[in-house]
Amino acid sequence: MIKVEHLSKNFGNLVVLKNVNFEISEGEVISIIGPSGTGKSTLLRCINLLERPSAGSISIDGVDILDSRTDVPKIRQKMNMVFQSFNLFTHLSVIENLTIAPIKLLGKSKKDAEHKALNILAMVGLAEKAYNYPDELSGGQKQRVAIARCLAMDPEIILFDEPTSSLDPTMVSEVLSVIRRLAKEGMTMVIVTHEMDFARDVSNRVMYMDEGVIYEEGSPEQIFENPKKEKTRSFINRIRGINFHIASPAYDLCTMNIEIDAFCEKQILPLKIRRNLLTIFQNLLDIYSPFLFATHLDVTLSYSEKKQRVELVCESTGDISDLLEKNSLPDDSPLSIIRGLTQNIDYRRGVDKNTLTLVL
Ligand SMILES: Nc1ncnc2c1ncn2[C@@H]1O[C@H](COP(=O)(O)OP(=O)(O)OP(=O)(O)O)[C@@H](O)[C@H]1O
Repeated sequence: MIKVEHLSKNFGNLVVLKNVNFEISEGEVISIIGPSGTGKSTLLRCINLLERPSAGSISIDGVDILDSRTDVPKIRQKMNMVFQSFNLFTHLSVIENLTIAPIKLLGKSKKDAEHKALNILAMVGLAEKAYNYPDELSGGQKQRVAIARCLAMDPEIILFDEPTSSLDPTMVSEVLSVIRRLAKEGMTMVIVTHEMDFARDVSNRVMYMDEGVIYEEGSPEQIFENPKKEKTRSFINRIRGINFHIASPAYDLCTMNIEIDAFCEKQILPLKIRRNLLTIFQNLLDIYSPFLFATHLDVTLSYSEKKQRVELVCESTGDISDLLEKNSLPDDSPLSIIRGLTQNIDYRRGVDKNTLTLVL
């Protein structure tokens, strides 16, 4: 149905997509997951012709959509997109949002378009909001209207660009349940999402993107339970953990300790590990403190059930000397204390990022 071959996209010197290749068949639900800034949204925007690829080809049912003779509105009708920020017309009522394109682009009568719009609104649970304006709706309701507007065009494929990212957590499930229902009905969908549980249970196939390429793809079981490649594994482990972004020496250790405690409780980690983690964290911050005026520190704490191990990954920016190079230190120095409580420590200096990994 969709075939993407050797797709690349640059923004000036920034290479965002590098030789991306994949095919999607009718009825498939594909989730695209991966770290921020790896080109997931750009990939969807290229498929929907909102961005012009720098190289490669995209075809739908054998038709090359990058050909200059392509009827772009027709392609967008066939392959409609739902955005993170809803993109509703705020000056139009809900029902007008749903009927404007079918009337103007598909040539439907107002009566037919409204009849269909009301049916779709009932399907997404918003029939009683048909004559309200978007500003009178909650975020979750706005996103359901955006999905309904998409459906009003009878698309064959729907592209979702992080449909729940701008929603209050309480509203995420109402939107996901509409997408789940579409999946059950056999709609072909490509979903960029940070909702891992959702990606896992709604998709037939998961693509893990990293640094502009589809680094690994497979069934949800394979990607989430048994990823084959290192970066996928570390991403999956990381998302099972918690992250602290520390941007100044005035960090709130108390709150961090409470979160670490809650994490340990959730993962049912032994009390000893809990205590060791808190000690390690305190000493790590002592080590990094002198640098925190000039650098940022991201600490990710994760637990891999399979390997039965806790991992702390500290990523810092800026030029920090090798934190592990001092070999002879007093026993009570922060580094000695950390060494005594960990199985393994590794420090890597990169061009724009330094990574310290501790395994307990
Ligand atoms: N129009 C643009 N002009 C310049 N750079 C852009 C443009 N759109 C995206 N980028 C850059 O391309 C890179 C990939 O962005 P993209 O939004 O595709 O990533 P993503 O994987 O979807 O990230 P996230 O999960 O945070 O949404 C980023 O570095 C971003 O700043």
